[in-house]
Amino acid sequence: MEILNIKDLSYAYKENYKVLEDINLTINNDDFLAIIGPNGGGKSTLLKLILGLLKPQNGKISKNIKNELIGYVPQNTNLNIDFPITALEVVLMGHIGNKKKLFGYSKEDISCAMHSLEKVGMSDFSNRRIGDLSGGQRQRVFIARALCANPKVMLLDEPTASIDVKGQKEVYELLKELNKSICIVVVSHDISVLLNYANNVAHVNKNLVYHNLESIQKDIHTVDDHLCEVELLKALGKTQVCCDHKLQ
Ligand SMILES: Nc1ncnc2c1ncn2[C@@H]1O[C@H](COP(=O)(O)OP(=O)(O)OP(=O)(O)O)[C@@H](O)[C@H]1O
Repeated sequence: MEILNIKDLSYAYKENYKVLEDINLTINNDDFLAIIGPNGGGKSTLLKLILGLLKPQNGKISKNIKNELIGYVPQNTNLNIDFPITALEVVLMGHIGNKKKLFGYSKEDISCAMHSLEKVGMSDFSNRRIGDLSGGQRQRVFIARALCANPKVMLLDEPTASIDVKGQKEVYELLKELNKSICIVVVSHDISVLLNYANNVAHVNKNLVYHNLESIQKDIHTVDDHLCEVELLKALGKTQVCCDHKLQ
C-alpha cells in the first residue's frame, strides 16, 4: 500500500538556490528505503519536508497516513547525554498519551514506554542513565521513543553515525525486525551496512535517483550475502557517495 507520494517537489532555503529539484518518490508501507548521497545533497531537507517541518515551494507531498503516525529519530540525538535522565524517561518523553498526571506519568504511559523498550531489547536497561549506555544501545532507546506513538513509518536521520560496526549491525537488525510491521526510511552514509538491509535506495544530490535494490542485487556479486560496496556503486552508476555535490 502506498503511504506517501512526492510529485515534482523542489525546495530552496534561499531564493534561486534550490537544494532539491523535481523530486519524485513513492514510499510503500513495507519499504525499507535507504536515502544516500553526498554531504549537503539535501537528504535531511527531504526528511523535514516529509515530516511537514518545511513546506515545499513547488510540487506536492501526498500522505495516506496522519502526521502523528510518522515516527522520527533525528540526527545528533547524542547531544546532552550528560543530562541525568534514565532510558525509561527518554522514552516517556516521546509518549503522546493524554493521561499525563500532574506529577510524572500515568501507569499506562510507563507500561507503554516499557513495551517500546522491550521491542528494542532494552527493557533491562530502563533505569540506566542514558549517558552510561553505548552508542548503539542509546540509539535503540531513541528508536523506542519514536515507537511510543505506534508509527506506520519511521524516518531515521544517520542513526548509526559514530557507532562502532557491531553497534551499527545491531541497530540495522532491529530496524529489519521493525520493518516486518512498519515502513523504515533511513538516511545514512554507512552504505555497505545499510544496503544489506534496504530493499530500495534513493540517491539524493539535489535530484533524486531511485533504485530497486533487489533487482540490482541479482546482478552483482555478493560474498556471504554481503554486498560489495564497489560493485554496488558501479551498479548505481556512482564512483562515490560523498563530496560530489554540484553547486548550482
Ligand atoms: N536551515 C537552513 N538554511 C539555509 N540552508 C540550509 C539550511 N539547512 C540546510 N541548508 C543547506 O541545504 C543544503 C542541503 O542540506 P541537508 O542538510 O539537507 O543535506 P544532507 O544531504 O542531509 O547533508 P549531510 O549528509 O551533510 O547531513 C546544504 O547546502 C545546506 O547547507
